[in-house]
Amino acid sequence: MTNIGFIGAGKMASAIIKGLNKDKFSVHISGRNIEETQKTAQALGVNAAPSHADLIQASDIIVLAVKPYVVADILTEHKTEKPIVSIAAGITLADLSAMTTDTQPIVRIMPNINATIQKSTTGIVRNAYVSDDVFNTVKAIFESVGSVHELAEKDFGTFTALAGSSPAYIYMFIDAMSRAGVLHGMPKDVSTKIVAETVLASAEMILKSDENPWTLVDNVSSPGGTTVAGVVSLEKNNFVATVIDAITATIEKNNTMNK
Ligand SMILES: NC(=O)C1=CN([C@@H]2O[C@H](COP(=O)(O)OP(=O)(O)OC[C@H]3O[C@@H](n4cnc5c(N)ncnc54)[C@H](O)[C@@H]3O)[C@@H](O)[C@H]2O)C=CC1
Ligand SMILES: O=C(O)[C@@H]1CCC=N1
Repeated sequence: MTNIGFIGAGKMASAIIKGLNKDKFSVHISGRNIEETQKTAQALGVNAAPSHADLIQASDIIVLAVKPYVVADILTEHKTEKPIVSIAAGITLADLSAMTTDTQPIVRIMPNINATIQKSTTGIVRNAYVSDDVFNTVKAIFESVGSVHELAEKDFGTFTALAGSSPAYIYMFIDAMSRAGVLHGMPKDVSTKIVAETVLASAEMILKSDENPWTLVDNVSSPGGTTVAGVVSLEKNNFVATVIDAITATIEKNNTMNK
């Protein structure tokens, strides 16, 4: 049984812990406040550690699941030779090394909120001090809440935009579509369900067919029909450039998070 300790038990840690196979992993959490941590531990069916030091002592692998600005404080105060996993946006392996030691085993992860339903799309990269065994265990943790993509660290910012943050943009798109349904007389809950089902199936089409997305757009667009009128309207309003700008803004923010 591998002992996994989560420092910080908020939205992401809770989502990941819910999906973890408790027959394979014994989970410990520590937070800012012991009463809160005990309540969360009880709700998740895991162990509450009285302090970060106790958690580090009890764990084989330590996952930092706190906001990025808290990471440095924790790593400065608590030294360990055990492998550290960070899910914090914008904090690089080099940043984490600078906060620990030159030889600290460190894995950098970017999951997404879909871990809540075991459908995270997760990025992973390790430094030179992480053994294959530890790397495979960390991969297994995140494979239990979705798919895992091994990446070069230079691509982490892009991955953060395309997978880590993008659920928010996709929710915005779904909400905008369903609001249009409301404008045209449909109840919000009905139109949201219709749009969400259509987004889900359209994404499945892209994954299952060999076609590129623009060919699929053409397949829906009948000559002189309804779809092409909407496609032209989206383009008049800079849909593609607007989306690309949002992804670029996300990457730029990622690159300056720890500066
Ligand atoms: N929310 C998301 O969709 C994603 C978040 N992330 C990353 O995950 C990390 C956590 O984010 P969330 O779970 O969304 O935030 P959250 O705010 O839900 O959770 C953070 C937790 O850390 C606790 N905390 C604060 N200071 C602490 C300390 N000194 N010691 C121990 N615990 C402390 C807070 O009480 C809270 O429970 C962030 O670094 C973020 O960049 C990564 C991918 C997706
Ligand atoms: O907004 C953030 O910084 C985090 C990282 C990816 C999703 N949420």
